[in-house]
Amino acid sequence: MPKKESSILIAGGGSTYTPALVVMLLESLDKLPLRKLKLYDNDEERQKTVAEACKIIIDERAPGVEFSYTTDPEEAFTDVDIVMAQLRVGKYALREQDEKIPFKHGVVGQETCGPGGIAYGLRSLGPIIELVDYMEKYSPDAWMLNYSNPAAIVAEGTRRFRPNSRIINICDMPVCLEDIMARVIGLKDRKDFETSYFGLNHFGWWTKIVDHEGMDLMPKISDHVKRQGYTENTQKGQHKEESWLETMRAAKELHEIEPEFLPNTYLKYYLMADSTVEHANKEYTRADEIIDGREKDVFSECRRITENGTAKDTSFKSNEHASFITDLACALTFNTKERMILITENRGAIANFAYDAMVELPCIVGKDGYEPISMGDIPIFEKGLMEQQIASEKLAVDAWEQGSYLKLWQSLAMNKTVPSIAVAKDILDDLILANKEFWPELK
Ligand SMILES: NC(=O)c1ccc[n+]([C@@H]2O[C@H](COP(=O)([O-])OP(=O)(O)OC[C@H]3O[C@@H](n4cnc5c(N)ncnc54)[C@H](O)[C@@H]3O)[C@@H](O)[C@H]2O)c1
Ligand SMILES: O=P(O)(O)OC[C@H]1O[C@H](O[C@H]2[C@H](O)[C@@H](O)[C@@H](O)O[C@@H]2CO)[C@H](O)[C@@H](O)[C@@H]1O
Ligand SMILES: [Mn+2]
Repeated sequence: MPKKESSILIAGGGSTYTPALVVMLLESLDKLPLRKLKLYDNDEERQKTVAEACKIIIDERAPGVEFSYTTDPEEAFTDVDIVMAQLRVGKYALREQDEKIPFKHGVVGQETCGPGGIAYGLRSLGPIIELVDYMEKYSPDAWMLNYSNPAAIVAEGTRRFRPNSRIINICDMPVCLEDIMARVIGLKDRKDFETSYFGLNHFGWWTKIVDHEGMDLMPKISDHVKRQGYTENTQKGQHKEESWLETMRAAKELHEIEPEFLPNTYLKYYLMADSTVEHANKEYTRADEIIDGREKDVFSECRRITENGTAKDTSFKSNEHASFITDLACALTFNTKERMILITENRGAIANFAYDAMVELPCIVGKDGYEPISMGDIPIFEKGLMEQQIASEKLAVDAWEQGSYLKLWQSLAMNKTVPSIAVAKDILDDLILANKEFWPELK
């Protein structure tokens, strides 16, 4: 019986992640055969630059795959099995505001955490729900694998407003860190062990890591993190920029405050907010680094490929980001029952945490979707932190749904990164001005 050939749509085709994802999909045709690959974006020029390069890559490596790109939703979403969504609503210009406005008020400025993440969330909710509606209208049996951030707030929004939709919200930070954990103890990669993990998106901990013979690997990994965080003594896989290295080093302190578990690096923005603000370059943030780095590099490589008419010497290569979403597509298509960390409605999987919270847990994935693994009770330290954070996230979605200034003020004031209601209000008023093209009117 020949394997099913899938039709995949990348929504946010102009994304800096699209070329590496296309390369990954072409390298994975044996386990995920494709008949069709489409790109969709609402920025025609941006997408065209990426798409024309991808067309050459596909023509050279897999001419049998039908490729097209469009800004028309009906053309994009018709006859699709899997939608891989990676929108950045407001693009990097607004990410820069998300980061610089909080810093102006002495608060952590970050893409998905704190006030920046809340602002980003209010931009993203409408467009992601719009993608879900397009999928349900034109390809109702398809699955949407959503990378679009901020995944925590987007996930709360799709749970609340599209509860029966076939969307799975995902994050590649856990797999990135698991690959680092594997390498620092001499294993090939994260698939050499099985992990237990709990938290919210960008706000979680590993509780157990065992190899396939059941041997506990936590002590060895913990010793490494106690010495040097998640930094590695090789160049392989290591994020090159200093800002990422600083993040990897911070895991050392995050592990001291919770020595029983291993931390997700994002906890530093909540538990080390003071040093994060102190060390930040508030005039040149992560958004600037990417505008001058990844975004510039990806688009110049796309233009180079198109000018040369060949991608035979391209620098584009697959990565963890691409491998994770491809594995997820395989699990859904071929019922592989792979264990993967996903963002899922809790429904008692964490016994002493809100039933309707969107949490991040290991799940078993098959053709009918996914089942979270039960984690039982979590300790009071993590539970308390998560309750404050989930309240901030839920209030942000309330604010978007109700057009409520007060609820958004409460969401900011609730967030562990914000010191007072006065600072929350000052940040909010600046964010309203920066986001007037994207947010609902707040009263
Ligand atoms: N979940 C994760 O762990 C994870 C990991 C990496 C990246 N991401 C997310 O992936 C997304 C893409 O990142 P990037 O750096 O490639 O961004 P990017 O700005 O390079 O690309 C995003 C694309 O989305 C398009 N877009 C924006 N709004 C749209 C809309 N309403 N309809 C259709 N298209 C729209 C833009 O035009 C752009 O081409 C971001 O949300 C980023 O945070 C998530
Ligand atoms: O600052 P950025 O845009 O470089 O990264 C922000 C994203 O960071 C995480 O994704 C990492 C991923 O974990 C790692 O494996 C590798 O692929 O780099 C990615 C992007 O640098 C995080 O999970 C995302 O939500 C962030 O958007
Ligand atoms: Mn993430």
